[in-house]
Amino acid sequence: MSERAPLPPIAIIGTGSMGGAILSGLRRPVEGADPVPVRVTTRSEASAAALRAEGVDARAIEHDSSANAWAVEGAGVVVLGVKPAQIVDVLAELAPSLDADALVISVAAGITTATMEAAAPNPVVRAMPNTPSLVGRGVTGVSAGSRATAAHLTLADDLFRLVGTVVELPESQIDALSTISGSGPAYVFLLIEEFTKAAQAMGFDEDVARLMAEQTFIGATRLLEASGDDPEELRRQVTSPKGTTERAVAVLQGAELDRLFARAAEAALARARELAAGS
Ligand SMILES: NC(=O)C1=CN([C@@H]2O[C@H](COP(=O)(O)OP(=O)(O)OC[C@H]3O[C@@H](n4cnc5c(N)ncnc54)[C@H](OP(=O)(O)O)[C@@H]3O)[C@@H](O)[C@H]2O)C=CC1
Ligand SMILES: O=C(O)[C@@H]1CCC=N1
Repeated sequence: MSERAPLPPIAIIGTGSMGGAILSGLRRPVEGADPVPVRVTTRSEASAAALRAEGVDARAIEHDSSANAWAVEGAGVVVLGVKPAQIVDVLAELAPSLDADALVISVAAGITTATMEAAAPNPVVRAMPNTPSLVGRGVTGVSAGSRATAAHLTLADDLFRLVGTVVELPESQIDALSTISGSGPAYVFLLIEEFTKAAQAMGFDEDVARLMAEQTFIGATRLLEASGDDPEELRRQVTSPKGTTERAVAVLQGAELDRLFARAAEAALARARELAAGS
């Protein structure tokens, strides 16, 4: 993440949670490297104005119906950060304005490269990032479409490496990756919410409950990273034989936490297939 490969001008079409996270990585200053020229668009003028206030070259289609065409003019990479249901229409609308060799990268859940290839003649890469990209700790899966060359895939890798770790994988696995790392931050935040509620039920004020829950998650993940140990070993170190943790872990395992996570991932996968089918 410290070095930046030279990137061509980039357009981000749809700069909300995910597009904005990618934008933040592109804008992070890198010593000795020129800033990457980036143009971005949003639907509403309010969102574009907020980005412009941060120094971003942003336009809104609400204010300027040619904003998306403006953004892709001269861009070597066009990132589609709109909702899955909008991808085909937005891409078809953009097609006449795209440079012939511009790489189109979609981050939309469920939408296949074949679907995108039918909407525009350009090479496409499908990517599935996650929101920790905002702090440079994302995980992004990438798959090349049939027209994308090895150089296109490298370009996509270089872009997403700016915001974290990249995993290249066959497209048949990208929905499955989405159920783990794409949606995963939501599972973690849900656990922290529930952990906080459990602390409140023990009589702690909300502030103290949040502090305990959040700092325990942050501390545990830092320990995992710093130690290099398996989570199972780190759990064993907390779980004294015949101690208190042992009882709590038995309750969680008794509730079939493993099956619950498998069911959650299956539900996300089923939804990705619905999105692919256009529903
Ligand atoms: N959120 C996540 O964790 C992840 C999301 N994704 C994918 O990212 C995509 C976006 O999701 P997310 O960022 O959560 O959604 P958001 O609603 O936060 O962002 C969507 C953005 O698209 C803009 N927009 C809507 N219509 C247009 C248009 N016609 N032209 C240009 N911009 C437009 C919106 O503008 P405005 O702000 O004005 O409404 C907004 O900036 C989805 O396809 C999703 O599957 C992938 C991985 C993770
Ligand atoms: O919930 C969604 O559909 C998107 C894709 C993965 C994370 N957020």
